Amino acid sequence: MNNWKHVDPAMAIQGEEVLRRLSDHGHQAFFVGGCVRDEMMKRPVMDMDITTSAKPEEVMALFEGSIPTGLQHGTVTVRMNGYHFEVTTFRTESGYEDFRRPSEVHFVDQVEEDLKRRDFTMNAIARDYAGHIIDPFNGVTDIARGIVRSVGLAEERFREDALRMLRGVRFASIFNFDIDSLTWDGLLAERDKLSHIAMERVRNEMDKLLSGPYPARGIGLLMDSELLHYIKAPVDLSRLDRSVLSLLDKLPQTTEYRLGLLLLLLGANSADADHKLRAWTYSGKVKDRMTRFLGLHEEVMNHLSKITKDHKQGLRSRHLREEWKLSLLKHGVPASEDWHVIHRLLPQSFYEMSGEEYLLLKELVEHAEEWRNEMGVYSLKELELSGSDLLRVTGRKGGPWLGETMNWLLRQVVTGQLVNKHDILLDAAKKVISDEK
Ligand SMILES: Nc1ccn([C@@H]2O[C@H](COP(=O)(O)OP(=O)(O)OP(=O)(O)O)[C@@H](O)[C@H]2O)c(=O)n1
Repeated sequence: MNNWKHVDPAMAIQGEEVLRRLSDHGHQAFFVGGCVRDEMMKRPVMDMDITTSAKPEEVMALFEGSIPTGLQHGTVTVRMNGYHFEVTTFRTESGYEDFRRPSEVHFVDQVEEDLKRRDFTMNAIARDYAGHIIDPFNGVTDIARGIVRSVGLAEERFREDALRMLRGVRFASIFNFDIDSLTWDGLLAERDKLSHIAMERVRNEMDKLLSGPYPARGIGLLMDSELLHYIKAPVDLSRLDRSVLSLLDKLPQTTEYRLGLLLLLLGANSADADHKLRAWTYSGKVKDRMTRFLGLHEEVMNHLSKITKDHKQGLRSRHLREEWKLSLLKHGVPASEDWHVIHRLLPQSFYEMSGEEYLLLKELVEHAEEWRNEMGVYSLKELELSGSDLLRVTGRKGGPWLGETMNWLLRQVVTGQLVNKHDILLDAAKKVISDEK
């Protein structure tokens, strides 16, 4: 059949082969969930989930090499010519004592029963091999109207898995949908249950929201609902200025830029960013990048105020340029890129600074890239003189003097006082060493 338009055609062929084999053996089988929703919305489909009347052991028997991913919940991962499909037996769920997962799962014979346990109407649509749609909760209409609506009673769906509240906000954000009013009321009534949800799952939703096309909408909904008060590492969004939220949508679509701006808007600082981001289960890489970005931001702000205080108009640009380059050595090029992309967008009202400082900031934003490129070298490794060269030529023993001298040379090269040539660096190094003696 392969009438999927937003799926890798080879994956669709293999997925349909799974459906065909199941139905040849007397089972019902459908595509379901995100793939059906995204195809309808003309969005790229990344994976295809399948729901079937076949029991997990029947699925395992039909597909050689399949993996029993979550047998107790009825899920088997079927491998088909290099593609993987999660195949789950029609089921109902009950006993959600922990607001996270069902304690009991019952396999059922009707796909409609299975669709009933799903979170939102747009995710409760099944599609068969021929492309026919089964849509008992009018998900197709809700998609067309742009509405996030829970299947049945919102309170029940959210008590079954409290993460669904954040999923609802995430869907409203990335699709720019409205949340149906009863679903919203249910969310407000059950929001405290979010405290039972692991931060990894919360962060995963936040990352998807932040890297989508309309993060400002999502953050606005989080502010309205106060959902983040109830997570394990609570965040107070009440201080956020809604008028600058729209800037989030203007940044390139990556979690890091948006997170960086959000941290700035929340008044975060480099000293406690690591600790806070750890509580959010962010990776070492993200923590490091955000801490450096905030560190650079703080340093630049200090420089602006110092330069306007200490230097006359005509000398300010030169100092600004030097300080920028030295800051880059400390915080790294990626931090400078983050800083530049974000500060290019921020309006004057964001900054609490004098007009003079703001003029200097504008100048930095204008020249940030040019000055960065001018540096030529960004680390000790790139100097034409190494620490071991220096030890050998001077015949001295290693010690703090070596690092100090090498870093001094790097600063001299970066600020244009010395040319990065072996002999020039060596002469300059010998001179400072003998001056210090
Ligand atoms: N808390 C959840 C998570 C998932 N589902 C159901 O399981 C399907 C598959 O879930 P998942 O793959 O996590 O999400 P998708 O809806 O496919 O969307 P995305 O991949 O964007 O998260 C969903 O469509 C929905 O029908 C649910 O009812 N409740």
